[in-house]
Amino acid sequence: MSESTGKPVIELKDVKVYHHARTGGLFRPNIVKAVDGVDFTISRGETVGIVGESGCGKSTLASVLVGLQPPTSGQVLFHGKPAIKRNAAMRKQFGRSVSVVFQDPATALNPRMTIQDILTDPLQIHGIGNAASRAAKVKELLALVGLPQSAAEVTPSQVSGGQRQRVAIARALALDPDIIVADEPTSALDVSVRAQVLNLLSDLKTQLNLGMVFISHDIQTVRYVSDRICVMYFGKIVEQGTAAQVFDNPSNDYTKKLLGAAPSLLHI
Ligand SMILES: Nc1ncnc2c1ncn2[C@@H]1O[C@H](COP(=O)(O)OP(=O)(O)OP(=O)(O)O)[C@@H](O)[C@H]1O
Repeated sequence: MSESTGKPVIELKDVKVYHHARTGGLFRPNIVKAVDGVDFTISRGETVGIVGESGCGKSTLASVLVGLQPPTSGQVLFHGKPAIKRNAAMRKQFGRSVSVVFQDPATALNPRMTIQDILTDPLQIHGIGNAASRAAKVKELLALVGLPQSAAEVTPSQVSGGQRQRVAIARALALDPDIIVADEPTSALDVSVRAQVLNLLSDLKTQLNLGMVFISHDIQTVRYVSDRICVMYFGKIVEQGTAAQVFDNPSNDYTKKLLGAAPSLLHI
């Protein structure tokens, strides 16, 4: 797998996201430390896997990375500059540079829009190109994710689950981002197509020199795609290193437990 290239696109420094607990009480904390002092970087050309059990803070961390969730404290740097109080121009640049692929394409894609319109939408929102260049971009995106050109004419419900996730990936690529944050991108898919979608993400990362943050509860899936792995536990990154380091020589007890409990690739 390729090495990281250049400086971080996004850098988190001691980021904390605390919520008021939905159900506090005498023996339950009133504050949920969803993310609790995380340092993290992502650069173009690298895939960083984030793994941990349900509730450890992975999705909250993803929300911070894509700018949807402001941290309670800590710094989010975008190309080395604070991204929290960013102005409209920076917000736009951030929106183009960092995109997201969610777990379930059935809910992430508008069921009433054609795939052509879904892929044109981000270009229109950002005022990119004209009708002809947008149409050409849609063709290019469909080819990039291995969908037939005829897919443009139909709605998401008229293609398979795996194809829907390809549409979501194409949409995430529409603005030529630097970074894609993929939050459990294969968990909602049929087991038979998970490997294809993982391979597609891996190939795209190499072909386009993307930075990819790959989030999953499944350590074997994370290993399959990641150059570097961060293990999360109760809001903290308790271990990080290359896939080989984390798998062959885990130093943290929780990582050892995760590895011990990991049955088989792509089948969870
Ligand atoms: N808005 C909120 N209000 C209160 N608690 C929240 C809120 N959002 C998340 N949490 C809590 O923060 C913790 C981390 O949640 P998060 O969804 O980030 O974990 P996760 O690792 O992505 O889990 P999953 O894989 O189940 O989605 C959980 O205990 C969750 O209940």
